[in-house]
Amino acid sequence: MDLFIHYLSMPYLLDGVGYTLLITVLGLLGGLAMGVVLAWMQLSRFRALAIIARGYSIIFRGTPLILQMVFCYNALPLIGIKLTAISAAGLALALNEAPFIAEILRSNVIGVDRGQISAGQALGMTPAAIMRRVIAPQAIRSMVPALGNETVSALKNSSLASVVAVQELTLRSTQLASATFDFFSIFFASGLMYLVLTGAVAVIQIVVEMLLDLDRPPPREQLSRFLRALLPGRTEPALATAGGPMSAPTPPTPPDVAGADPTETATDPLPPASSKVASQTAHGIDRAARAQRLAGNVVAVEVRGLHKRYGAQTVLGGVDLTVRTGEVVALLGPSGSGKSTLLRCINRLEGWDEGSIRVGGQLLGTDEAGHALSPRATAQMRASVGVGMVFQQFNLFGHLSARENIAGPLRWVQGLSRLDADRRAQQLLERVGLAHRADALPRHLSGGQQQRVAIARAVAPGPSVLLLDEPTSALDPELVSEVLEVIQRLAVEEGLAMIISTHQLRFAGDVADRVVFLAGGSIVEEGPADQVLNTPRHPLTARFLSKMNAE
Ligand SMILES: Nc1ncnc2c1ncn2[C@@H]1O[C@H](COP(=O)(O)OP(=O)(O)OP(=O)(O)O)[C@@H](O)[C@H]1O
Repeated sequence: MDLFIHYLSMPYLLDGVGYTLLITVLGLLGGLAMGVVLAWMQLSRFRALAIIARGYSIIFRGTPLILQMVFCYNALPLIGIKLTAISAAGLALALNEAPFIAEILRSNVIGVDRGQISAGQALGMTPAAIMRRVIAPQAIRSMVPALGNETVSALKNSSLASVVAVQELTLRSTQLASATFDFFSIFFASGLMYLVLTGAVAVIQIVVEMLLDLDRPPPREQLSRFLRALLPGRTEPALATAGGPMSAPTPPTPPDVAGADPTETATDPLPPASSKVASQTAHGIDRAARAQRLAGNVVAVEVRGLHKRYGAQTVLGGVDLTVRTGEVVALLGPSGSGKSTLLRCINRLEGWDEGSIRVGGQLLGTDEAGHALSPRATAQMRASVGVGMVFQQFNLFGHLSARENIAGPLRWVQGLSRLDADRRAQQLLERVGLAHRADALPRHLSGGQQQRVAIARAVAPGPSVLLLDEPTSALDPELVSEVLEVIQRLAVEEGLAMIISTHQLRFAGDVADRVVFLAGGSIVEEGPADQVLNTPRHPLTARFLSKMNAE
């Protein structure tokens, strides 16, 4: 036992631990840097880069690290690269770690919900901003366990550096044992040293995971809980309500039970479903007056001869559509008729094969000659022409609170200060009746609440055109009306051009100025909402409406 303790504190072995750590750090940092490049190459649009990265992975994952160490130390000098034993071992470990780390990075990046990326694009975020603000924060959270494993494996693999005579822990233990024949105590002591190192990695991993845990209460709340535990007699400690103005009215009920949230009902500023707003637009005379006014407005969206194919399938076969400022157009049609594709083309989330689309008089995503602009230029154009989009699946940024989902893009794209962005976000959350849930993460909100936040986010930059892609189809029936009311209110108050793909006929009748019926990728009928919905002229429209009414 004395010998064992003696070896544990022996400077000769402790120096070996230092070399072990040095090679591990060199290998991990180098591997991380190369891994980022390899992952980027594999995700690149350029096939050649992806193929080179794959080739590298196959070679360095498929050959033993010990050979790579010997190669770096003995073969590189033949081409004029002479490295010290430590540098050669560090380089070999980095070359070996890189493809594994690249795979971790790549799989976590592609694991981020594509819908959130579409939402970022629709908000006018550049690819770099989407990577930094949406993908990286979520990917980093999910890759921590795998990176922890990789660190432990690099630490153990560093022992192979002994083949190029690096004086790391394993080599020194072996040398010491050969000299003293005290194998048991020495290897037990060095084994314990490795355990301490890998244990430290495990602790660091746990701490990092805890710090990145989105469900972890903020530090002030943690302190408050701690104080409460210390002072069991006090039910209302001083810090219990110190979460800022937004946390004060948070209701005690579970966050995802929207209908049971008493605060929401109390603060919801929206009118009931059959409000004055709806009945005004439902009167023929109002509609006629409104139609006359709208006819004089400038054109907000102009689609001409739009053709879109997916492989051999023609999804849009020559669509022409003009929408004026302030006009609300409901896009109806059977499933697969091309409604979502048309909306995604309008803000250039999809490219197309023929035709042109102008938003606010400007071509979006192409120059006047029809050449596609870079993703970055397209993003900037989306933001400048002002076209917002609301998605069927909400597509809120999962790692950000409701307020930050709205305020973040205002800072990153529109360049607002934090204060102004937060103020605007707060105003919009109040308008959609969710001010009291500003600090909630999307996963703690009901579907209807998430969609209301998504609507607030889309209108936050003040777009001139709002596209809504079946905004209620992913909602439970009891949550549909709360979202429809928000949209109805926007339609009346904001003066936006709105194109709404929907299966809600009653809602289309209440809110839309015009109904456009799409079938098989073509507009087969369009006209004033009451006319198309009450007296359809085309048999396909009539059949669709009667089927929908029967459901
Ligand atoms: N990325 C894609 N790749 C291949 N085909 C696609 C793609 N996106 C859509 N499609 C096809 O295009 C057609 C139109 O799809 P789209 O989503 O626009 O229809 P929709 O009218 O919005 O339908 P729904 O009401 O069910 O949402 C469908 O046949 C669909 O399978």
